[in-house]
Amino acid sequence: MQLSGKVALVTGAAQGLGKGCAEAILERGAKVALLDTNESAGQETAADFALKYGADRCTFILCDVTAKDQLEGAFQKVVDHFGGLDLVVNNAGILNEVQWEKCIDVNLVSVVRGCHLGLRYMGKQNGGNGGLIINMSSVAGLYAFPSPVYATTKAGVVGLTRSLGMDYKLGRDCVRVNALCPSFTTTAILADPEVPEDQYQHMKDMLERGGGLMQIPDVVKGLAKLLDEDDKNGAVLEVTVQGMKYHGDESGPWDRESGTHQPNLCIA
Ligand SMILES: NC(=O)C1=CN([C@@H]2O[C@H](COP(=O)(O)OP(=O)(O)OC[C@H]3O[C@@H](n4cnc5c(N)ncnc54)[C@H](O)[C@@H]3O)[C@@H](O)[C@H]2O)C=CC1
Ligand SMILES: CC/C=C\CC(=O)/C=C/C=C\C=C\C=C\[C@@H](O)[C@@H](O)C/C=C\CCC(=O)O
Repeated sequence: MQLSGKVALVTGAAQGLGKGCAEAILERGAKVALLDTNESAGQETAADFALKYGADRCTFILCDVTAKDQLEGAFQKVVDHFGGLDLVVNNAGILNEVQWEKCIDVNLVSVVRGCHLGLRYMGKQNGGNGGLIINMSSVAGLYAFPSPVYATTKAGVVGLTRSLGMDYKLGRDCVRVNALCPSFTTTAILADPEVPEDQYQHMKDMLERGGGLMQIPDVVKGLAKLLDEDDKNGAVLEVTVQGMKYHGDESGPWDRESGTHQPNLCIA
């Protein structure tokens, strides 16, 4: 996707992977709205980006993605502020097995809502210009992971992405939907997962056996791949210390020849 002059919205963009994705999108020439509940970090990030990329190319919007009205309001603000919308990165996420309903709300319900809003504002059937949605899942959505609710939310994001990417509307919306599934990456989420002790110990073991930590730029390379590959729709990109690969292109029982992914019928 050519991003020069385009408009992006990134949730959970005050820090971590969301911030890294937002900066990569700015580097490619787009304008970016950073949504987050962390107002001080969000404002600081927006101020840094404004210095580097221009004050007219970045804005911070205080938004709790689990609050339906706030998320809807934020999408409207982005369109009002920048005059359109071309790219949505549904990135905000937490790991909290204790407040597990909140984990589902942040990691899955809000991503469903973010996809619906992306289709509402970018879908050609609704007067938009088409676009791209990238959902932040995790390797935990592909393989067993010792925090079951977190893993469920991330597997849900994979299913949502694949199914929206089937393009069952036959390309009329011209909005592609893809997912990124990183492994353990050094961000604040690692420092403070709210999980029982046995889950934490198991995670440490997995981290060691999986080859250790990635850094934010490693995951941003995955985002760049999804931005570059305009033929991908419903694709799920696994990003680990071992490298990147598309995951699970098997077709299922209904169409063993061609796979479930539809060709991208309409490149925005
Ligand atoms: N760091 C890792 O090892 C991995 C992270 N992920 C996923 O990447 C995404 C980003 O996480 P990280 O950057 O690692 O963590 P992080 O904790 O550094 O960043 C998460 C951001 O989301 C924001 N946020 C949390 N709840 C929110 C809400 N209700 N509304 C708006 N913003 C909210 C936080 O304020 C924070 O700025 C998450 O979806 C996470 O599950 C996926 C795989 C691996
Ligand atoms: C296979 C699962 C892939 C990704 C995991 C994921 O999506 C989210 C994980 C969130 C929290 C994990 C916490 C794990 C903590 C322990 O393993 C610690 O040993 C972490 C170690 C170092 C962190 C220090 C740092 O931030 O540099």
